[in-house]
Amino acid sequence: MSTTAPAIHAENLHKRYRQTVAVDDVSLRVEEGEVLGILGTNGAGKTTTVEMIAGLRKPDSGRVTVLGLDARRDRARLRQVLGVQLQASYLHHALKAEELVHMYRSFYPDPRPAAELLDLVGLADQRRTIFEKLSGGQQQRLSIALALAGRPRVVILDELTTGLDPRARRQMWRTVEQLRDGNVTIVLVSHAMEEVERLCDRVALIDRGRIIALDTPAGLVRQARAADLDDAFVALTGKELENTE
Ligand SMILES: Nc1ncnc2c1ncn2[C@@H]1O[C@H](COP(=O)(O)OP(=O)(O)OP(=O)(O)O)[C@@H](O)[C@H]1O
Repeated sequence: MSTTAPAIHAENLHKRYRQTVAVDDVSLRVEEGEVLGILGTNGAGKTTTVEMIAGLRKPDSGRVTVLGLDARRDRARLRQVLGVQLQASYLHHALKAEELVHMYRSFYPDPRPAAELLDLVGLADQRRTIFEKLSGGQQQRLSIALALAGRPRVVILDELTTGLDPRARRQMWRTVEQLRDGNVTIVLVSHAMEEVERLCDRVALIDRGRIIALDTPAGLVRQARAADLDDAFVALTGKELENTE
């Protein structure tokens, strides 16, 4: 194990919603520059986990630090180094794409240029379109651009490419690869095995709120004595991974 401080350190996270235990003792270390995938069936606890890592949801118990900042106590400083792909529904629907980009850029001291952000996600031609007139995939791509506005050192992407067409998906993968080349730490919640195998250094399998395996994609396949990551997922969780693309 590395002796330097991890980019993300989650310790013993628990979260319950009334009767539902959503996250049950999750601990994770993500090293700087690493791409960690989180795979699990619907309702496994992936979003709740990454929301707690981002400081957006308070754990019942446990603690998260990101680049040494406490995810709850140091939220203002955390915002400056962390980019989160938010659900599109949180965004102001009457603003144009470029207005949303300008608004997000204004939160940071040294933001990426607006044109670069729009180009990065292939939305230069839609810059004057108001958010609610963008297609679902375009809205999702815009939310990724907004997550990158402040040149974050850590990025959380919750379902990066779900619902995107193949061309847009490959474009998002190239964007993640560029971030990885720039030593950005990335947590990627995904349902797509191809995406995880291509982009992730390690993968956490989450089932019923617990991490049941955490290894490289090849390591998971070996651990499960499986033919590929799809089979490994079934062998380790006893479940099929539903394809929501
Ligand atoms: N705000 C909430 N109130 C009550 N229950 C919730 C809430 N958010 C999530 N849950 C429940 O907690 C469990 C974990 O949900 P979570 O969204 O973290 O899972 P997920 O792995 O991200 O699922 P999906 O792949 O469907 O997005 C589920 O049983 C879900 O129904």
